[in-house]
Amino acid sequence: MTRKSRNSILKPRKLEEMFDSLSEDEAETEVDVEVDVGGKRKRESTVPGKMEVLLRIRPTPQESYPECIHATGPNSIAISAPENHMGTKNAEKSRIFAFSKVLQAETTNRQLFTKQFSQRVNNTLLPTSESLVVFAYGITATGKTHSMEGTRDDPGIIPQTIQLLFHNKTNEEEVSISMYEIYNENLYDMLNYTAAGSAKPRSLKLKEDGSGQIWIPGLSQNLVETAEEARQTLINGLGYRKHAATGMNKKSSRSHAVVMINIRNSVTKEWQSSISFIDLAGSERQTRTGNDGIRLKESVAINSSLMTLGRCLKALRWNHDNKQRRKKHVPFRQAKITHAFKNAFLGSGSTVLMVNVSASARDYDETVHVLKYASLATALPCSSQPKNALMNIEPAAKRQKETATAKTESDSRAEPAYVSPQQDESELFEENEELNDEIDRLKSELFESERRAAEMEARIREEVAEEMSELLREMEKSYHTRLEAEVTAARNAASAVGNTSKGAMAEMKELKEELKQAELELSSAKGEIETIQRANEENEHALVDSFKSLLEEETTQLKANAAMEKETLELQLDRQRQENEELRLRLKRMKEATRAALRRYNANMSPTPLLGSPLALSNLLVESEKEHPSSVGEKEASQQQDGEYDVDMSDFVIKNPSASLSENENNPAQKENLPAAAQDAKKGKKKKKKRPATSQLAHGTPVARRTRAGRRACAAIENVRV
Ligand SMILES: Nc1ncnc2c1ncn2[C@@H]1O[C@H](COP(=O)(O)OP(=O)(O)OP(=O)(O)O)[C@@H](O)[C@H]1O
Repeated sequence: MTRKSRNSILKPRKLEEMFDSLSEDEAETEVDVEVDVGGKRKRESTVPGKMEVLLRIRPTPQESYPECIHATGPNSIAISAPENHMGTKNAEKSRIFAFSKVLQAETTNRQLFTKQFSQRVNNTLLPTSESLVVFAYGITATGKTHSMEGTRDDPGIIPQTIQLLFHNKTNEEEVSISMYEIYNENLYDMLNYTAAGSAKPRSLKLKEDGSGQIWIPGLSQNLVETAEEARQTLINGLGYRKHAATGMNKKSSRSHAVVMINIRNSVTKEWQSSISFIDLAGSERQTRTGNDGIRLKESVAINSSLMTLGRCLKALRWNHDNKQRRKKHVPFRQAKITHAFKNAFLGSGSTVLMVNVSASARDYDETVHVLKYASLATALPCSSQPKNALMNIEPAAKRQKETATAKTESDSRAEPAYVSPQQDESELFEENEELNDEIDRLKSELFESERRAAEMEARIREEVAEEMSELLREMEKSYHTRLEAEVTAARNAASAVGNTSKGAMAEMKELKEELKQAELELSSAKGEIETIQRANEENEHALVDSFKSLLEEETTQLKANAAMEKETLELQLDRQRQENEELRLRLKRMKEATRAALRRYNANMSPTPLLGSPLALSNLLVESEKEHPSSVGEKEASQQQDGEYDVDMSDFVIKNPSASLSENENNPAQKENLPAAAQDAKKGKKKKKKRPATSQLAHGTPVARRTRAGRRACAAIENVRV
């Protein structure tokens, strides 16, 4: 064993790598036929030999993975690497493999049996009596057991074989059944599982003699007379087979199961043929099955025995392809299953290798390896080995020979026996074979001890991991305990605080409620205010607008009015001015007339003093009026407005007033009759423009009032006053 492979066995995880490296070696040994690979011609192994290689594709379960296998003909398939597949050379992206027959996923067990096995089963009976070996080989969960055993509705190859055998066999033939499983490289009799009086399973050994005969001493053989009896025996035996659920198969076989149906002459009791069904355990990758512990140990045993099968096929193929060269040793003895069926691989009888595959791209890597192995087997030839060399049962002849050898040994103690050259050669061959066996046994032991070391390592790892997780669990537990204590303390403290502040909390709750309510109200009030504000703003705008327009209207109106009024007033003013002017002129004329009258008077020296006589004055006024007719009232009012009416009464005083006064003063009568106005005028010298004098004038003296003219004068004066 190479250093590389030893290391691989020591570390179970490396098994996948071993598997891979082996497959890469196989890729170099492809021969014989050119097939089309991705548009290029490439040599592929498709040579049909005695060994029939059937490819059965199982139906793809409902899953998201696409299919990577499709049939390219009745005898060939193409397998394509999934997109972005790592580690696939471009040339290998799509490969074609040829087989004796490709069975599509729709093929039932009945169709499989009828087309591929019924004739071969019949051939085991008289007169052909050719032994048959059927292997079911493939990765886990691809339908090996389904093909072999089947279901009630679709029985597998084994039950159908029994049915057919019992239907076709002659009375000269009788049938027996043997069953065993190879579990973790130990052989167990499935028809007699435990040793007598013990609960422990009984392990059996394989034996091989110089003639190439291989048998299992002590393996049970149950004679069955009917098909039903055979079926029942089968069911009982298979009940012992080890199964377990893995990440890839709910009921995965953990051992290689062998069912042998042996046919012998009912009279001579000589074995004539046998049919062996070998349901191999499926190869599996630990990364996908998730196996550990016992399952991992089983995986190691399954995979290493399947690797041995691969090596055997490889060596056989090399020997077949290199006939002129020294033959390579085929390591049949390195696994119980290859050793037990060594003769089947060497071409004795009829051998069928049924390769079960899944078309799912998920299984691409494993499927490619399986196809490479299977393609090696397609070219394996048949040989002229004895037909009955496959029965793993102790042959009667061998038993006789052993008895004879024991007798010879006891005789040899008496006298030395003659040894013929042929006998010598035969003994040498047997010795040689025994040595070879010993070498193989030692190799197996080495392999076994390496496997145990690997297991031990795995166990130690497991134990360390378990210890570590125990430690972690304890740490976690103590942490939890501390945490819980702290949480409890915190809770207690919180509840103490909570009790005291319960009232406050309730109050706070109420307040919060109130606050919430107030907030709600506030928000609704805000809303209302906003609505009102908006309405107000709108109203204000409308009011302002209407007020503006009103104002503008009124302003315009007022302006117009003012302008009109101004105009009117200006007109009035003008008229007034005119009138004033006229009055002034009239007054002037009156003054002048008065002066003239006074002058005339003075000049005439009239004995009746004019001054102070209202009658005289009014006469003068009437005269003046007659001369210059006008509306006196209005003009007087206008004069009063203009302040022009304030006539200086001194104008009406005589030129020499002192003289006049003194005259009057000197004349008491006259003095007595002196009108008040004159007296006031006298006083007026002192107090000019004194109203009472004018007023008195206006009211007139009782004398003045007695005449019409006087009254008119008084009224005129009154009007002027007003
Ligand atoms: N051709 C088929 N038709 C219907 N169901 C199938 C077919 N092949 C396989 N199956 C189903 O697939 C599942 C796995 O099949 P099976 O146990 O026979 O695989 P296996 O190759 O023997 O697996 P392992 O190597 O793990 O023992 C089973 O439930 C089986 O019924």
